[in-house]
Amino acid sequence: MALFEARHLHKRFGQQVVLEEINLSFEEGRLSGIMGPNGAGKTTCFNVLTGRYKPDRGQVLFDGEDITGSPPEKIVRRGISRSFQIMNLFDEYTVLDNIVIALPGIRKKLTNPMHAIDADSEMQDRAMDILDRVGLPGRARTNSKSLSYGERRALEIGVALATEPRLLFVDEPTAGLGADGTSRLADLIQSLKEHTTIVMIEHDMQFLFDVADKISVIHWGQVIAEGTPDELRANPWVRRSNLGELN
Ligand SMILES: Nc1ncnc2c1ncn2[C@@H]1O[C@H](COP(=O)(O)OP(=O)(O)OP(=O)(O)O)[C@@H](O)[C@H]1O
Repeated sequence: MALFEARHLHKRFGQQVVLEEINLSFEEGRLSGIMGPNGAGKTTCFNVLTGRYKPDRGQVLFDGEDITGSPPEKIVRRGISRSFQIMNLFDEYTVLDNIVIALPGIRKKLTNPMHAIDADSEMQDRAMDILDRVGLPGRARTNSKSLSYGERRALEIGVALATEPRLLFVDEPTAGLGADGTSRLADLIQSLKEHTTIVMIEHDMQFLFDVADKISVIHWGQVIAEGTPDELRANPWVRRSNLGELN
C-alpha cells in the first residue's frame, strides 16, 4: 500500500477548474517528483495534499487514513511536513533557534521558548543533529538573515525536518539557486532520501530526473504521464512536449 494517495481530486477557483481529476500515490522510502508547465496546478495540488485547501471532490489518504480537508496543523501532527517555495524563517533568530522552535514539544516544554532555549541541552542536541543532516552545523550560531540564499533553502528544509515527518513535501527547492547551490542541494536531497519519504515539485528537470525515483507530470488538471525518470525520458508525449530539455 502506498504511504500517501490522492484519489479523484477536483479543485476549482470560481469558474476556473485547476485540478480536474488528479490521482497520485507516493511510496514510503521513495522520492516522488511532480512536474508540469507553469500554471498547471502543481502548487494548488500541494495545497490540497497538505490541507491548505479543501478539494471540491476526491480523497486524500495518509497511511490508510482519510485526511481529506484536515487543517494543516493536524496534518503536520500526523507526520507530514512541508517546505515552502517562499522563504519562511525567523530572520532575527540564529540558525539553531530556527530549528529548535520547530521541534515537536517545544511549546509545551517551555513557556517562553526564546528565553529558555539556551538552557535546554536536549533540544539543542536534537537541533544540532538536524543541522548536521542539512549541512549547516558550522552556521548554528549565525543569525539566519546572514545566510546565503542556498543556505536559507537548506535551513528551510531543516525546519521542515524538525517536525520529524514521515513524509516531506518540498516545493521548488532549486528556485533562485545557481549551479553551485543546485549541486549542493542535490547532494542534500540524496542524503535525506535515505531516511525520509519525499515529494517534490520541481521545474529544473535535470535536477528532478537525477534525484527522483518516480515522476508524475501534471497538465490540464490531470496526471498525463507517470513513471521512472527513464520511462519518462522515453515517453513520446514528454519528449514532444515543451516542458523542458530532457536530453
Ligand atoms: N487561491 C487561488 N485563487 C484563485 N486562483 C488560484 C489560486 N491559487 C491558484 N490559482 C490559479 O490556479 C492556477 C494554477 O496555479 P498553481 O500555482 O497551482 O500552478 P503551478 O503549476 O504551481 O504554477 P507554477 O509552476 O507557475 O508555480 C493558476 O491559474 C492560478 O492563477
